[in-house]
Amino acid sequence: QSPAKGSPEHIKAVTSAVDGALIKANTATSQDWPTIGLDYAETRFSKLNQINADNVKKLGLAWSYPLESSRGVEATPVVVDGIMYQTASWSVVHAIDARTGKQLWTFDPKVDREKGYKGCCDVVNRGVALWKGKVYFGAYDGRLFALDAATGKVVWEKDTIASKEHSYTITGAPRVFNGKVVIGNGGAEFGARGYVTAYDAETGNQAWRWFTVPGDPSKPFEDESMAAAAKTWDPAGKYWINGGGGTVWDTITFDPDLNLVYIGTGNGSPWNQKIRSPSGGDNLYLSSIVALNADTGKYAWHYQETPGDHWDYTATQPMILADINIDGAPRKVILHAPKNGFFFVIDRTNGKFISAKNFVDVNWATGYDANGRPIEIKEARSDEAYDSIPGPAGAHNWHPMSFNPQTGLVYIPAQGVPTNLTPEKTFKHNAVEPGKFASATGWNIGFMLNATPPKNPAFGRLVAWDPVKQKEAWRVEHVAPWNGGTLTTAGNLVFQGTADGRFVAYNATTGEKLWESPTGSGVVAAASTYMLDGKQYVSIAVGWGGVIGQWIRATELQSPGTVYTFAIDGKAPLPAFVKYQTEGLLKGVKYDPKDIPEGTAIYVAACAACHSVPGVDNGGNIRNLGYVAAESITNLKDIVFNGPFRDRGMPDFTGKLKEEDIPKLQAFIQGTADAIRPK
Ligand SMILES: O=C(O)c1cc(C(=O)O)c2c(n1)C(=O)C(=O)c1cc(C(=O)O)[nH]c1-2
Ligand SMILES: [Ca+2]
Repeated sequence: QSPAKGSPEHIKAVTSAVDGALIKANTATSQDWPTIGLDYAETRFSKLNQINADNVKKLGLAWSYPLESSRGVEATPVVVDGIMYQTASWSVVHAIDARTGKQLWTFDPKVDREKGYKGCCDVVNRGVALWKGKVYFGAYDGRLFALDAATGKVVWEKDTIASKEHSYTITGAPRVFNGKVVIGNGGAEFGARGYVTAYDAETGNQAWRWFTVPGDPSKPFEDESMAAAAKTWDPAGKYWINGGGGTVWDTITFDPDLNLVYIGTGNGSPWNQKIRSPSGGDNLYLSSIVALNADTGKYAWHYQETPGDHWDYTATQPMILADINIDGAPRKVILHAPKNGFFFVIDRTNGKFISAKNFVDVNWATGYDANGRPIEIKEARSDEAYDSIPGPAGAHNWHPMSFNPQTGLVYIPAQGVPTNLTPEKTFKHNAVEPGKFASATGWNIGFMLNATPPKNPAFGRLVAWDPVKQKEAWRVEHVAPWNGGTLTTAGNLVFQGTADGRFVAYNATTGEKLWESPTGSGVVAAASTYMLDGKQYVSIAVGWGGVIGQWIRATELQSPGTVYTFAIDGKAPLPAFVKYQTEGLLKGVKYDPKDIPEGTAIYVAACAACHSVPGVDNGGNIRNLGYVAAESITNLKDIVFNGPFRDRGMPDFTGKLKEEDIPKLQAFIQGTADAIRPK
């Protein structure tokens, strides 16, 4: 007799079977969704077609599940044989019965809620990896966990942080293959040196580590790839103090055919190359795709998408492995749409450039030459303020794209978040403090507090891109940037959640909208789909947040994190939605206008990272202080000191701010609200 569905014995049996063979076999059927990207190729293309362009209008809610989180939710639901694993903010893991939406277990790694400021971009997590009865995930504070998939009990945990001098976090999902679990780290907005580490999946013992950028050149290099890279950096910039950057904070892709791991590396630290490496240079291996031997972690090849990064142009965006015909010949390629706005096709056997074409307007390069070098526009490296397009939020951020081999199209969550970059005159290495955003940029950033606001419009767009023709096939304009990742299916569908709180199905060939459901909050994650008892389901985890979602929102609804699962003729009622609380523009806090200049400086250093500029927007998932009740600002002292809201992520500023700073902050916050109040 087989154990009851959802019992620990059943979960153990089901998840113990998850290994490379299962992931490959599932690629042929798409019954389950065993890794965040569906398969090793990360196509996010499901072969299921029970739900299709003809019947998708009958889609209804099958169940919803509360994630009990109020910050960003970025993970794709992973599903095997009716068991779903999902992460929420603060790296909390949920095991859910995928038939009913009932909770099986949860695990909270208990990340210190006061340490939210250690990362740039919200206390998010992009999901789990499943392997032989264990669930792997990274906690925001840098610990890697292996949990018993049946019970949620810890099997092992490992601190992955190489140096406590830098501000490392984990937001990405681990990648598991051949008994190894690989994870990277975030932190290059605060000074960090990127690396990836492989651990033995059974024991947690370290198998290998590869740094992405060279360390202090007066010390021995870790390997030949670091010695080679150091030649492309100017030691006058003392880049190693600030880590150099190149963090691997999202994509880690395994290629079973070539036994390679592809990592996407991040931006430089500091961003501003004139500080980091004053005489220029490519600064390897920033903003690159790097292939490593999967067994040893040894460098195999690299392709650098943005040589000498200057604009936070990370290459960490999810990759898709595809075998496609180019000029009549089959090629093994990587498809990639990094922040810098170009769509890349790279030969993954050797890292050779095949083609690149901009998928949005860009103003830093006119294109790529035959050798795969960008043809830069000179002003993009000028010493003047510059509206870089794309801005540091990227033309495409971490929100996963998908590739449908039937249409031949890649579905990219593209965007424009205009940002002005003005060189910072007073850069200090490693000035990481609570609330100080991007202390390792070397720019004054125009969406924060800066005299130079950007002039270009913001946009959000679903782009269907033909990677062979390097050409857009169709597009859908959204109301705002920062929309969800995409899922595509053999039912000729593309699913995407939106910043304004909808989950939408489009015709994959034409882009025609076929169906939508409200989601009660902006969506940033990507959906997954699976088959259970002969019935196809589509699941999306909703929770507004991530770097842009911390500061702005595009719907008046801001419901807590929820997993929604849809099926044909689903009849479950949507849960009650929650409206964003705003007290209107702040009024009535007493202040002395003479305190505003000093208050501005303190606010920039201590508050702006999370609370943005008062009155800029009325807030994302962290309250904008221009739109709170006057008492909150009048009683600011009681909130800033002794940490009463620690559990919500508000650090205790005792010893970091002084009592006499409080009236200055009040002057800045109320003064800004008064300045923008319509006359
Ligand atoms: O340089 C880094 O180490 C790093 C880390 C992260 C992160 O870990 O979330 C992001 C970024 N950079 C980044 O540039 C970025 O735009 C970004 C967006 C998000 C997000 O989750 O919304 N994370 C990150
Ligand atoms: Ca970054």
